[in-house]
Amino acid sequence: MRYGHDVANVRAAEQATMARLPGGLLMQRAAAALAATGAEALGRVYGTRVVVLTGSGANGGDALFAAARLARRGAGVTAVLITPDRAHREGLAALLAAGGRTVTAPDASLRAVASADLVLDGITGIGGTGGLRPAAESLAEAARTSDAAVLAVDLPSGVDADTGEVPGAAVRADVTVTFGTYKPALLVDPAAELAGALRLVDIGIGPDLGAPVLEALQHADVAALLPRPGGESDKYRRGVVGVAAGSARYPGAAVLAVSGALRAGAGAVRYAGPGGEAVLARHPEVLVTAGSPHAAGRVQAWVVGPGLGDGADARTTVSEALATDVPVLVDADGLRMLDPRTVRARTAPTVLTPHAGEAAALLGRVREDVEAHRLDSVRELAARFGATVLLKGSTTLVADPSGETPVRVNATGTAWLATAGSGDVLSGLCGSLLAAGLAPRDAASCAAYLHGLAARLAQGPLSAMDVAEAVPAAWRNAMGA
Ligand SMILES: NC(=O)C1=CN([C@@H]2O[C@H](COP(=O)(O)OP(=O)(O)OC[C@H]3O[C@@H](n4cnc5c(N)ncnc54)[C@H](O)[C@@H]3O)[C@@H](O)[C@H]2O)[C@@H](O)CC1
Ligand SMILES: [K+]
Repeated sequence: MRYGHDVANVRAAEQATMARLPGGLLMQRAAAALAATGAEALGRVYGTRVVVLTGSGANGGDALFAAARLARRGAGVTAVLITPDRAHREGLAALLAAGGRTVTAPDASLRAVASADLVLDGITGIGGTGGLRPAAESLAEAARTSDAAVLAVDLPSGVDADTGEVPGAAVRADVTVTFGTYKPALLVDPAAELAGALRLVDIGIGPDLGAPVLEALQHADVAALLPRPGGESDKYRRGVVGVAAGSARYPGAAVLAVSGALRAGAGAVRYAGPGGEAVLARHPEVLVTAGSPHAAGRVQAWVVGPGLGDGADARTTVSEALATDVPVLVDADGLRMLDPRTVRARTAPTVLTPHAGEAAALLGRVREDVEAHRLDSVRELAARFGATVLLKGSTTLVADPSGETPVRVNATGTAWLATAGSGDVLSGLCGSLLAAGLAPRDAASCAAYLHGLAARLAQGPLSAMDVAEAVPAAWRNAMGA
């Protein structure tokens, strides 16, 4: 598991660790790791040009000490002092002693950045608030357009560490070296997208860290959570999932949701709705009924919503599914028919899987607002509906209604998943895992993981059916088989 901790937690852990260690040791550990990563990016250190963007806090201190190490190995280092009278005193002294120089004039600073081989971004770390100030903004832009590798210290400056929001201008890094633990901004978009490759460095604060606010599953976590059929398995033990999706107008959604469900290990899939013929043509193993969920027979979880349209039948379908006492996943058209009171009153779990546009409609906001505040949006939706919410996107998030468990963030996604019908496959996948008995948060986060991994394994331009077909390979890959 990859964990993300908020700033308050990181600061408390740093204080507790520092109290046991000689002064300055944490910063030296951070600087050593930064210098090593910088040297790796440069290939050969001697004779290269390194520029340090230096803010007024300890983030700038890390960067200056790292730059001093590179200067001692023969790099020509220039520190751009954004607030010259407030630069980290000891860090600056170390750099000057190692032969580095400083610039403060805006023109000279921009020229230095433009001709650099490596830029160390030490403007702000976890102490940054409110996006970059104008002086720093032009430096960040110069770093972006130069040929230099950009190495962010702890976080790309300008992002909000706790939320992953990007309130104004920010640095775009090729690599971010972060200390002690991941910060939410490194895992959640839009900030995560600015961080480049991530490198986590152990500086010794681990034992003092409290509970994480974020978790990202890794292969081993998914392997431990996915169900494995045993000798005693029959179809009900493996889970029977009901799919109420598709309509005369959108039969394809039924086929795709069923495809996802079949490939996530369901013991059987029952389909209820007008798309039975299309489903059977592709998947003869499915038990179909033309009626509503009531008529479908026993299931252990329902997937309802994809391609239902918005007619009266669709409403009946959604309310019948919600009236059952098994887990229900609501997606797509089904999300437009949700009443928070009905969902909150359910005794079995409910999982909602909106994309940003659907989440915005549920929250009464605009899409851009949800995209800018993803963490906040997913938490608010989960609380409002008393449901587990999977907010789709480049960094998919899963939040539980209690608000007490860390939000799960999925890192396997790829831009190729932004293709029609891929969400229907995800619904089916997640429904199958719910039917198998996984807790809603585990089902949703494992489904997102497999879905993203399947798209990666399928490689390149792909259709939603390609994603479904690659799920067994993703499953084997996650299981290490
Ligand atoms: N406390 C410690 O022991 C350690 C701290 N570390 C580093 O220290 C950082 C945190 O240091 P600080 O708490 O000093 O905070 P930062 O260095 O992140 O930034 C705070 C400073 O930047 C200014 N500032 C805030 N927002 C700004 C903006 N948008 N534009 C320009 N300036 C802005 C503030 O006035 C303040 O002086 C971490 O991110 C990490 O890099 C590491 O050295 C590890 C050890
Ligand atoms: K930084």
